[in-house]
Amino acid sequence: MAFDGLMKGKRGLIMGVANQHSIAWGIAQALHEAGAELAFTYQGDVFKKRVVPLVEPLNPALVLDCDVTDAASLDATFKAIEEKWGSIDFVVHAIAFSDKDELKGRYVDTTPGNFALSMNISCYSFTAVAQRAEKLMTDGGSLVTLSYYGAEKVMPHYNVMGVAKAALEASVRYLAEDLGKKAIRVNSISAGPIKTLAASGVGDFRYILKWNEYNSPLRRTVTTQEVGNSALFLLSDLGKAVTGENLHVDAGYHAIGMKNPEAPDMSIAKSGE
Ligand SMILES: NC(=O)c1ccc[n+]([C@@H]2O[C@H](COP(=O)([O-])OP(=O)(O)OC[C@H]3O[C@@H](n4cnc5c(N)ncnc54)[C@H](O)[C@@H]3O)[C@@H](O)[C@H]2O)c1
Repeated sequence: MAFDGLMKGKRGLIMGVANQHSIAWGIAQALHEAGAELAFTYQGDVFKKRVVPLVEPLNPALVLDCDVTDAASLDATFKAIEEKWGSIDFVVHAIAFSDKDELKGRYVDTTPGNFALSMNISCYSFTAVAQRAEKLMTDGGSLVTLSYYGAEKVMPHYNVMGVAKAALEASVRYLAEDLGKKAIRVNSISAGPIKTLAASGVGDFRYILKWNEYNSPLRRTVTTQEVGNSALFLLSDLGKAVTGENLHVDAGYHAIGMKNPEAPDMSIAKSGE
């Protein structure tokens, strides 16, 4: 699907590409095809090796190391963007983390250390990014982050990440109010489950994928390209009147209240059918 020229003249930062399976990569491809000029951040040397060659064909203006737990690293990222472009039109925040050991079992057993870490990386970092982006969005702008339905309803194993995503979705609304006066829009995409590096940390993830495939109205899961096209809507002028929104890109799963009677038994799905 091509939206030639939709993003022509727009420049933005993509945070959160780890590899070709990343949701941020699907978003980057959609933006590139629509004519946007892109900068990227990756998390440390481990990801550098994979991310730098991956993004190369999109002719990135900058590819920077940025750890969102480090304020100096965030400052350096936005300083480099200011020096390169002077201003910025959009930022994509596709970053989350929690200790794998706490993405199984009971939420009630969450430790204070991992609660704080998960909240910092998966929620606060979006506000930290917005603080810095605001200064460079001199002609308005659009910020998009990624959430999941586990923010709204209990999902197996999602635990502290569900709490962090609920806080993230609330921050989207507060940021939308604060920044709206400057024509800066702030939205989240609640994506259906997709097999990525981050998702592999969630217990029984294959089962979650199958459940969504059997029970979503479209009877399938979603792709990173489809999330990318929805992000394109929010980041472009097509979404100019949309802010404070949580857009579900989940094949309709959020609209469903009960198992599809025709869906196979869960134990069959769990064994990998
Ligand atoms: N995959 C899914 O099923 C799904 C569904 C809904 C929402 N999401 C969300 O989408 C976003 C992207 O995840 P993904 O599934 O594409 O997985 P991914 O593993 O490809 O991306 C996660 C990214 O977070 C980055 N990250 C983690 N800690 C960081 C830190 N301290 N500093 C900088 N970067 C850091 C990683 O480097 C990685 O690039 C996340 O917010 C995730 O919660 C994923």
